[in-house]
Parts: sequence; structure tokens; C-alpha cells
Amino acid sequence: MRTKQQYIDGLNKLKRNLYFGGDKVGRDHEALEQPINVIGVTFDAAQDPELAPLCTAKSHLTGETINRFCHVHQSTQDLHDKQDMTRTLCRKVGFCIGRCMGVDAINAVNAVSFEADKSNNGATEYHKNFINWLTNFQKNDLVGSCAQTDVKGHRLMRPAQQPDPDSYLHIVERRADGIVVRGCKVHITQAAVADEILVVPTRSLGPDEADYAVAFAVPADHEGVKQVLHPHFMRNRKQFKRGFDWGVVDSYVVFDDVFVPWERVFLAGEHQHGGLCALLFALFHRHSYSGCKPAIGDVLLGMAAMAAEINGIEKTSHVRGMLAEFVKVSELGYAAGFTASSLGSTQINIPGLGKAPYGPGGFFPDSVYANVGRCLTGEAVFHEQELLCDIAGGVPSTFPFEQELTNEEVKPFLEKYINRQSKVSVEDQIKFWLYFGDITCSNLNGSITYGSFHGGGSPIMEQIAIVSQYDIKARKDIVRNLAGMTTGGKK
Ligand SMILES: Cc1cc2nc3c(=O)[nH]c(=O)nc-3n(C[C@H](O)[C@H](O)[C@H](O)COP(=O)(O)OP(=O)(O)OC[C@H]3O[C@@H](n4cnc5c(N)ncnc54)[C@H](O)[C@@H]3O)c2cc1C
Repeated sequence: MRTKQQYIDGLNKLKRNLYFGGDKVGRDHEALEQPINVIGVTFDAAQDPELAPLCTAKSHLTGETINRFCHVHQSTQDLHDKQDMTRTLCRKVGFCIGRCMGVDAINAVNAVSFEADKSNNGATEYHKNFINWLTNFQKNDLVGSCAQTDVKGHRLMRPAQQPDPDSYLHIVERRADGIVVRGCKVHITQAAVADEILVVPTRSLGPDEADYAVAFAVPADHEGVKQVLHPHFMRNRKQFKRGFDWGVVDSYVVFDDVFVPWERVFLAGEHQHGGLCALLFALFHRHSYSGCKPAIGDVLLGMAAMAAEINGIEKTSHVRGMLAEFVKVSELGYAAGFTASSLGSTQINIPGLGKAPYGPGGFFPDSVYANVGRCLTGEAVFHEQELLCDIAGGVPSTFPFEQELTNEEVKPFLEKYINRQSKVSVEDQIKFWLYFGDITCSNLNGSITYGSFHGGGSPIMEQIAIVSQYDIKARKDIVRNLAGMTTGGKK
């Protein structure tokens, strides 16, 4: 396994294909320092004797100890461990840990590449390609990002119906030595600070959309790959330092007729498996949210409780009700993920067919529970911000900047008028409100709340998954029986 420094050294060897601030920049740009430090925690954790049992796993390919973010889940315990690792590390950094997209994509592609080969009766070697790639990925402890979301053009048109065929990434040429792809994947988290970009389809596909059924991996600086960045980071502080400066970076990843050699291609034309690949990445990723969203809930609850204490209102009944709201969302989200892990199996729900074994034996979380958990926590994010706004009052939105808080002419006045009670020092009250502003009232917060809502698929996508997989007919039968009805179904 690598150290954080070895990861950084690896990034610094990549070619400059990042567009930011009017320039073409390298991975050593200051805007990427915080996103890199976040991923760095995943390397530190794997070396930490206390965290290593949770944050490492035994590779099913080599038997070696690997970082759990590179692992294919072999049991329900692995699913529990991924969920708990995610919650633990997100608590450490204060928000998204930024490495789950890679592990979620490898688990999806592991299954899909295997099944596509099976359907092709051995005419393709997708799974062999994937296993070779994964062995190297695990051995070198690489960081993967997942590029699923296409620009999608007109939302009600399928990929093949779009006026611009490049609205969804697709194969434009098949050669003896590989494929050429064109398109743009958007909102791709940590792609700029990843070693590899795994590309998977966005949605279900028809027989006329075989060229859109494509999955592969390329280095993050691969020829023809251009990344246009939108970093989100916390404003640097000189005096009132935070415990951890959290940041993340999202990219528009442009594939400008990119050549991908066959040994990096894991699917190229099997439309049914393309659709399943989209569903499976989303399933694993929604399960990851049952670890990160409860951790974010832990941070928000801590902020709400601390604001209530500083404001002297912690014993009021309306504040108790608000604090309970945070706990309900976080722990129901966690419980849903826990159940999805416990009910995990080597089977998936195949649309139109029901539950069936899929893939070479990797474990999938239960889909209904992974989806209800993600939907519940995603829909709650703006309500949680509302609760924080309510408890805090107006202070985070107008709080003085660090330069004034340290300016001797106004500092004594600010300290006098910021102080609300004696249990917490004025300096700590200042640090607290500055942090509160970072998380609720900032450019950073606007972006990350959108991510907490839409990441892994908007709530409508989870609702579709829930309703299409849940046995609603059985519930109608219960009512028919209870009401004494005799028509329209089983008695
Ligand atoms: C901060 C952030 C980080 C992200 N990170 C990643 C990442 O690492 N990798 C990745 O692949 N993706 C990532 N995403 C993308 C995320 O998965 C998408 O934002 C999400 O799937 C919604 O897609 P969209 O943004 O295109 O919104 P849309 O799909 O355009 O949704 C907008 C609205 O249109 C509605 N709508 C869309 N299509 C239809 C339709 N056919 N019929 C009716 N209504 C429709 C939706 O319900 C919604 O109300 C990230 C997103 C954010 C915000």
C-alpha cells in the first residue's frame, strides 16, 4: 500500500490536462491542496493500527492486504465494513472522503464484465481485461474516480434520439487494437486528483444504443482527456486555524476522440449489460451514502447542538425537537445501509426478471434498503440547512472576516460583542462561527449541498428503483384480504 506522500508524488508525475483559472494547471495547484489532503486521509488510515482493520481488506485476487477502497466485496461483512469505514473517515475530514466512487465503480464493473463475456459465449475478454487492470490497481493502491453522468442533452430523449449524438459518451470507432470514444462526463468528483478514471454508462439502453454501452478505465491524464475544474475549498485562515481544511474538486471530463486500448475496455456494445452497469454503480454508490450522509449528519448535529449551547437555548423544547430531526435522518439512513449490508448477496434485481445471481461472486447490497436510505437522506439536506439556519440566527451570514477579527483597532470591540456566554472562550466562539459559516453560508456549502442531494442520482431515480423493485402487489393483497374483497387479485 502507498503512503499519502507516494500518492502525491504519483499525481505530480501526471501530464497537465487540468483547466482552471484561465490556465492549464498541474496537480500541484493550490486549489487542489485540500482535495488531495482529503484523499490523503485514506492512505493514513490504512497505515494507522487502530483504523487498519476497518480500512484494509484481503484481496480476493492476490491474498495481499490492500486498501479497502480498492476491494471487491466478498461477503456481507465487507459491505458492513465499507459502510463503517466511510462513516468513520467522513467524520475525520468533516465531509465526503472522496474515494468511494472508485470502489463503487470497480464492484459494478467486476460483475458486468463477467456477465457480458458469459452472454458472448467467450467471444470477448472483458473480465480478463478488468481483472488484469484491477490487479495493478490494487497492487499500486491507486485512486479511482467514476465518470458516469453524461451531459444528457434533452432530458426526455434517449441517447440515440439526441440531436447531438455526443450528448452521451459513445464509441465512434472500433479498431483492431481498441476503441475510440467521444463525449463529456460531468460533475466528476475528485477526477482531477485521481490516478484513474473509470467510465460507465448513465442509463438503461436500447438495442439501437449499443455504442453507448461502454465501460473502460483510463489514466486521469490520458491522451485526449481534458478536465475542466470546479474546486470547492475552505478559505485559508492564518490565525483561527481549523482542525481539518476540507475540500473537493469536480470536473467536466471531456473525451476528445480518446483511444482506449482493448486491455482497458470492460464493455463495448452489450446494451443490456450497459444498463445494468449503470444501475449497479448507482446501487453501490447509494450504499456508500449510508456511510457518508450519517457522518455529515454527525457534523451537522454537532454544529446545531454547539450553536444552541453558545446561544444559551440548548434546553428549550423546540431545539430538542430540531436536534432529534438530525438524529432521525442520520440513523435511519445508517440503519437502511446496515440492513442493505446484512441482506447483501451475490444476486441482483434484474429489471423484468427479478432476483438472479449476477457476476463472479462479489457481494451486492440489498437494493431496496440502499435506495430508501439514500432517498431519505438526500431529500433531507435542505431541511437540515434550514434547521441550522434557525438555531444559529443570522450570525453566520454577517460574521466579520479574519482580518478584522485580528485588527487591533476593532478586535476588542468584536470580542466583546461576539461573546455570548462564559463556558466557551471568545476565541473558540469565533472559531465556531467561522466554521459554521464555512459549512452553511458559503460558496462551498452551496455546491456541497447540491452534491448531497443529487450525488448517486436525484431522489426521483431512487424512487423509481424503490417502486419498481418493492412488492407492492403483496401489499395490495393484504388490503384485499383485510377488506374482504374478492376481485382484482388473490384473496
Ligand atoms: C457535487 C456533485 C458531485 C457529483 N459527483 C459525481 C461523480 O463523481 N460521478 C458521476 O458520474 N456523477 C456525479 N454527480 C452527478 C449526479 O449523479 C447527477 O447530478 C444526478 O444523477 C442528476 O443528474 P443531473 O445533474 O444531470 O440532473 P437532471 O437529471 O437533469 O435532473 C434535473 C431534474 O430533471 C428531472 N429529470 C431528469 N431526467 C428526467 C426524465 N427523463 N423525465 C423526467 N424528469 C427528469 C430530475 O428528476 C430532476 O428533477 C455529481 C453531482 C454533484 C451535484
